[in-house]
Order: sequence, then structure tokens, then C-alpha cells
Amino acid sequence: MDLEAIQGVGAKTADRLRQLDDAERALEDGDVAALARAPGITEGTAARIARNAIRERHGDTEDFLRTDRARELYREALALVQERAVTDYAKKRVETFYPSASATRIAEVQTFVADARDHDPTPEVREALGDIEPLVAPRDLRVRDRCVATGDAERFARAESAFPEVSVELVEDSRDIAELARGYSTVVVLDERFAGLDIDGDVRVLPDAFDRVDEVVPERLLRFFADNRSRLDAAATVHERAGLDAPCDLDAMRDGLDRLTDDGTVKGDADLHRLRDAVDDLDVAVSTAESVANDRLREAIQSQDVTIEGADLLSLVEQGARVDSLLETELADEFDAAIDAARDHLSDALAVPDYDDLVEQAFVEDPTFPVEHQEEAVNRLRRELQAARDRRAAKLKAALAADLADLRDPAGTLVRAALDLDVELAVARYAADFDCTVPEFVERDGDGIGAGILMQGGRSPLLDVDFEAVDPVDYGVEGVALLSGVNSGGKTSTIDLVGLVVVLAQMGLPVPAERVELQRFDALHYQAKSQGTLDAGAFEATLREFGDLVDGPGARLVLVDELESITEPGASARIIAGILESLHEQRATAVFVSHLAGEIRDATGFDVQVDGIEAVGLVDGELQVNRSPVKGRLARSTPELIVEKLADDAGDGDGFYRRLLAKFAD
Ligand SMILES: Nc1ncnc2c1ncn2[C@@H]1O[C@H](COP(=O)(O)OP(=O)(O)OP(=O)(O)O)[C@@H](O)[C@H]1O
Repeated sequence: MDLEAIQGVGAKTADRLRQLDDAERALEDGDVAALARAPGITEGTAARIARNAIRERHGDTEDFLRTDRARELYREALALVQERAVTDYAKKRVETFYPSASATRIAEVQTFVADARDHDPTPEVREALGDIEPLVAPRDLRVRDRCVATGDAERFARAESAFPEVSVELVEDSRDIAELARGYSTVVVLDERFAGLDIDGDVRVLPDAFDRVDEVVPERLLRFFADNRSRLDAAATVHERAGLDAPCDLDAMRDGLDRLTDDGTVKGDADLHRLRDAVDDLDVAVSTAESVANDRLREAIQSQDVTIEGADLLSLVEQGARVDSLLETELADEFDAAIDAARDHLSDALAVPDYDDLVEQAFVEDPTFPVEHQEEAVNRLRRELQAARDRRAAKLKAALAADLADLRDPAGTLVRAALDLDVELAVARYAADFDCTVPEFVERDGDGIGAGILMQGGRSPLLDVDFEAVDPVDYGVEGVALLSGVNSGGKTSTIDLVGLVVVLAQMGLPVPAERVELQRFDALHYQAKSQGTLDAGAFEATLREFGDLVDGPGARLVLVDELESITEPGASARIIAGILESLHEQRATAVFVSHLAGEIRDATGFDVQVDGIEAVGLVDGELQVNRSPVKGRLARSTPELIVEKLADDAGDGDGFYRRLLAKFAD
């Protein structure tokens, strides 16, 4: 895959991505979490790269979102789904959905959504998702009881990168290997030429070691499972609770995990435990055994009446014998018993009957008092026990690694499937929470005019009121329209909703409406209301933006909120009228919210559609509004409604209020 063909991926980023094992798969699947594992790639960059890779696949080159407000609407659309995801992975993954002008991309996401909506986001599944994260690769693993040896420099370099956990040694001859075998429990030799050597210790000649990594370093696989235990367990639970088909036998996986300790060693083996305890307890057991012997002897000596013939004593003293010799002759039986007691104690304490011969040698039948252990014999015992412990541990690790090896790939699939389910559930919940429907894309050929957008029962999830309290809005626009309406009637909310629905629809997502038909737009330009009159420079910049906008072809949707506020009302109306004419000629779809709709219409050189959000009356000083704009109707303003109310209240006649009201009719 040519990574640099993806927009925004230069040589440096491509190099970073290549350091991943599965960059291609991650790009293919939009797996943002995996991409973000590449060094120096943040999650934000990873999401952008994943999006651009999808764009590339669908020939989707132009950016759909052309203004700040359009991009903001997209972020709000994303948040509606992200807020419903449990895992960080899913929140990031959702960012690979983007508003697209490509029919194939929209259809791709729509298919994904259709499957997603088959899932039931139960609280139990969501709870299990809470413990899932992408799998981690074990770090900083060191295996010190083993080394890999080779006499070949090239193989040496290859081994260093293939087996970073163990020490790799360059050897010249079998003497070097024998030397290594004295320092390491196991030596793995990579060169065929050393096969058949008779060297003391655990020396294995494995020329195909590179293909048997799990055998040479089973710790890598075991640590992978130990480090990811909670993630795997949670992923298994998600599969069970959500009724998903698992890629492996979940009981076998759990069984394997149960046999592992947190640091990746094998638990539950009695022999290994015994050997481990024996090594750990050896010094204490030896010194207690000494005490046992000495206590016995002390007691025996204390309770003994030693009668010694004067001649014997004299001859002993003359020979320069110490009291030991005296004890030897007089207390030989007690000595034997004390040494036996020490040996028995040591044997019982260590509980490794196979090593009783060595245990026995820790104490010799030498009648000295106090009794002392044989340092050399104890050290030999220690070495033998350590070697046996390591051999047993290695054997168990190899056996468990062999059992788990087949589960390594399914484990990745299992967790990814659970994480992907989170994305699907987030989409399903979003769709359910906002009563969404799948929008219908319509193509209208022939007259060159796009079908625009038609929405029935649209309810904005972005309003500052509870979703239940949102009034449904029917609205449609084909070509160019002005949207008039009373203050706070919902004009901005209406174009926000139109923009949001188009963004969601072109992301491939369902939309919060009863029914939506729309054409596939190339781009969304949304000019938000500016705060106050612009200075000359800002005004010029805004006009330039519109200059660019009306230049060139494209099925664009243009939403503009109260552009009149950029300059004086008289000038604004003329400028807006000119912009509308250009957009009309371009066959663009546009809605301009304005309080000057009447003036703009009068200044426009074609019969521009004017729609109105009308107040249906004033109740207790509160405007009652019909939130659905009425087509072809210039809405009356709030001041007009108030004047009308005052005139009505004043009754018949040519009073002051009637005169004011008459001004609105002019
Ligand atoms: N469909 C709706 N359902 C319920 N409440 C709504 C709806 N549309 C708008 N509102 C309420 O009306 C308020 C004002 O809406 P909005 O700002 O869109 O009006 P506006 O016509 O653009 O106002 P202005 O003329 O001041 O620019 C919103 O903050 C919201 O509380």
C-alpha cells in the first residue's frame, strides 16, 4: 500500500506508520487506536489519516465543510454519537465518519448503520464494554535465565531484533557454548553446526528458532495474555452478553488466562511451587536445622554425666585433643541423632524428596559442637534446586504458550469486535434517542436544478431545550430562499437543523426527522451570524468569501444567518440581493435568514422565494410561534404584531396605533 498517496501523509508519517505491524489493516478498518500507536502520531492525527485513507478509497478529494460554522456543526454531529460510546476507542473511531460527497462512501456507512441498528445496546453490554481497551503489546520484558547463541554475525543481528527479551551471544566454538551453559539455565543455539554436541546443561540447537519464537521466548506470548487479561475477559463477556459469535473458544481462553499469574508466569503447579519455596526457604531451613541439632546436643550434653578415666583424660590432653574428641568418644550416639534430626528437619522443610541425597550432605557426621552446615553442599543443593525450578517453569510456560498460541490472533479479533460493537451501539443509541430515520438521496436529472432538501418532522438535538420539548419542523428548499420570521422564532435553529441534517445524511448516518429527502451536495457553506457591524477590512474579507463561493460549479448548500448585520441595512439588502442572484444562476441551494427579507426581495432581480416563521399570536406577552416556516410567506415582525395587538385593544377608529399599523401595510 502506498502510504504517501494518502493526503496528509508525508515521508516522515509514512515511516512512522510502517513501524506498526498492521498499518494496512488499521487504515483499511479505520482503526484509529491502532494508528495512534505509531510513534509520534496523536489520536487526532490518526483520525485524520484514517479519514483521508477512506477519502482516497472513494475518490473523495474536496473538503465538504467549507466554513468554521460548517465544521462546528460537524463536530456537534460527531458529539451526538461520541457521547453514546463507552470506550475511547469508539469515540475516536466515530471520527472516521465525515460528510462525504461520494455516493459509495455514504452507502458504505449506511450499510454499517443498518447492521448497527440490529444491535440492542443493553446496560449489561455497555457495562462490560467499560472494561475494554485496545490490546497492548508487552513492554520491557527481560528473560534472564536464557540466551540465544550464534557464531554467525548476520544471524546475530537478526536474533537481536527477533528476540529482544533475551541476551544474544556471539560464540566461536563449543567451549563458548559450554561457558554460557554454566551461566544460563537454557542456551538456544541457532547454528546447525553445533548439533550433536555433548555439553552439560540445557543446550538446544534450534536452527529454525526464528519460526519458533513462542517456543524460544514463551514469556512474550504469556505476558501478552497476562497484560491483556482484563481486556480479553471483558471482550469475552461482551460477546456473551451481546450474543456475538466469538472467533475462538471463550472457555478455553479463560482457562488459559486462569493458569497465568499477573506477571506472566504459570500458576497452580505443585512441583513448581515446591521447588520455588525450597529455593526461597533454603537458607532459613538450613539455619533452623542447625539449631535443631544444636538444641538436641546441648540438651544431651547438659543431662550427661561424663565419667572419664583419669588415664584416658591424661592421654587425650597429652595428644592435644580438644573437647570435641572427648565428645566423639562419649556422645557418639547423641551426635548421630542430632545430625539425623538436622537432616530430617531440612528434608521436611524443603519437601523435595528427589533431592534428599543432597540434603543429607548438608550436614556431615563430624562431632563438632556447635554443629555447622556444609557450605559447599548447601550451595550445590541451591544450584540444583534453582536449575530444576527454572526447568520446570520453562516447561510449564512452553506448554501454556503452546495452548495459547492459537488464541493470539483470535484474541485480537475478539477485542476489536467488541470495540467495534461499541461504535455500532453508539450509532444505534444515537438513532434511537433522536427518533432518527434514514434519509433518502434523490437525483434529479434534466433541469439542472438540484432537488435541494425536504424535511418533515425534523427535531434538532442541538437546541437549548430538552429533546422531548422540541417542536417538529417541516421545511424544504429547492434553489434559493430567504427565511424571515419573528425574533426568536427559530430561524437560526431551522438553518442549523438543515445544516445538521445534511451533514449527518452525508456522513451516512440517520437523521433526526420523520422523513428527509435531499440531493447529494458537494459542499456546505454556513455563514454564522456575525456579532455586530464589521469594520471595513472584515467586511471586505466577508465579501471575498462570497466572491469565492459564487465562483465555479458545484452542487453546494449555502446557509447564511443575518448577513445584513455586516454593514448598514440599505447597503446589506443590495449586497445580499446580488449574492442571491449569483447563487440562483449557479443553481445552488441556499437559505438566507434575514430580518430584511422584504427589502432584499425587492432588490433581487428574480422572483426569490421568501419563507416565514410566523407568530400565531401573543399570549401573556409571549409569542406563540409556528416553528415550521410557511412557504412563500414573508413573516410579520414582532413589532408589527405588538402594534396590531395594541390597535385591536384600542378598538375602532383612526387612533395612533392604527396609524402605526398602516405603516406596515405600505
Ligand atoms: N423547534 C423548536 N422547538 C422548541 N424550541 C425552539 C425551536 N426552535 C427554536 N426554539 C427556541 O427558540 C429559541 C430561539 O431560537 P432561534 O435563535 O433559532 O430564533 P431566531 O429566529 O433565529 O432568533 P433571532 O431573530 O433573535 O435571531 C431557541 O433558543 C429555542 O429555545
